[in-house]
Amino acid sequence: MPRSDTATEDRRQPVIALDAVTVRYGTKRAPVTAVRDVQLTVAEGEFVVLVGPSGCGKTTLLRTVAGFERVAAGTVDVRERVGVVFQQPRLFPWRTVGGNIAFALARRGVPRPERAARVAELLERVGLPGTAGRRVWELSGGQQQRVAIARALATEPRVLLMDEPFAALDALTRERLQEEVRALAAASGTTVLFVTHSAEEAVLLGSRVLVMAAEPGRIVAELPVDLPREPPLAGHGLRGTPEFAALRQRLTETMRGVPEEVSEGVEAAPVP
Ligand SMILES: Nc1ncnc2c1ncn2[C@@H]1O[C@H](COP(=O)(O)OP(=O)(O)OP(=O)(O)O)[C@@H](O)[C@H]1O
Repeated sequence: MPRSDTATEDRRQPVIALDAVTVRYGTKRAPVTAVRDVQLTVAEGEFVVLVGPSGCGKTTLLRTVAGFERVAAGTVDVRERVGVVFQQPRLFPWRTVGGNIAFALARRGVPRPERAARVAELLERVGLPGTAGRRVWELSGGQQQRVAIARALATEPRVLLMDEPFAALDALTRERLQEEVRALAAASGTTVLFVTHSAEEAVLLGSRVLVMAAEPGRIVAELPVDLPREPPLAGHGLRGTPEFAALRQRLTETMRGVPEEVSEGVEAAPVP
């Protein structure tokens, strides 16, 4: 019987299924086991957040789901089209904002005459209307990251993989983009796998948080996040609630490796 990484049974169709996945870097003589024997299933429409200390294999797991890494053992089953957003926007500096997004549309096979309208619509969705003709280097870091998100959305992914996408941004821009991404995902039903170092960001965004540990990289605990998200408790409002504070605290303690202090209320379930 396959093992499960979830404490609660989720009957929705899994769109990501990693079974006993091990990824190694380095050479045969000096291998580095980045992640070992990882089980991960993500159901359609879930917003799953990976947290853990530096070097525990979060990026490696994300890259494995994206198909960028070859696994040394185990199987990777990703059923839907994937879009990726990295910590840095990684835009083409020689193209305009619209050109960057149109490039993704072209790769997706969108006919040229349709691209300008799609670019405008995508820029609208990420809060950058009318910027298609701007040069990438004229934009702020936060604006560039929005373009990167628009570019990822251009491929109409059903799964969005985000690797610390807001880490390099100022606090205000980060908060805005967190809310936008959460709202975009909720509205479109997109499945999201999101990497962060921040317990606050994890609880704010995730419907489920998976805690990883290093050496070797593995998932050691999971925390379901069941918070009211309807307005006025969406976004900033949610941060002010005692439930939010309690969950953030529990996650922080779990991340510090003190699971025995997480015994009241919502428990961080250890992963078998
Ligand atoms: N290209 C590579 N070659 C060799 N070792 C690598 C490579 N990429 C990652 N590693 C190693 O694999 C392990 C996991 O790295 P990974 O970047 O996945 O961790 P992470 O949790 O994302 O870290 P951070 O939070 O610092 O970004 C680390 O020990 C790292 O040094």
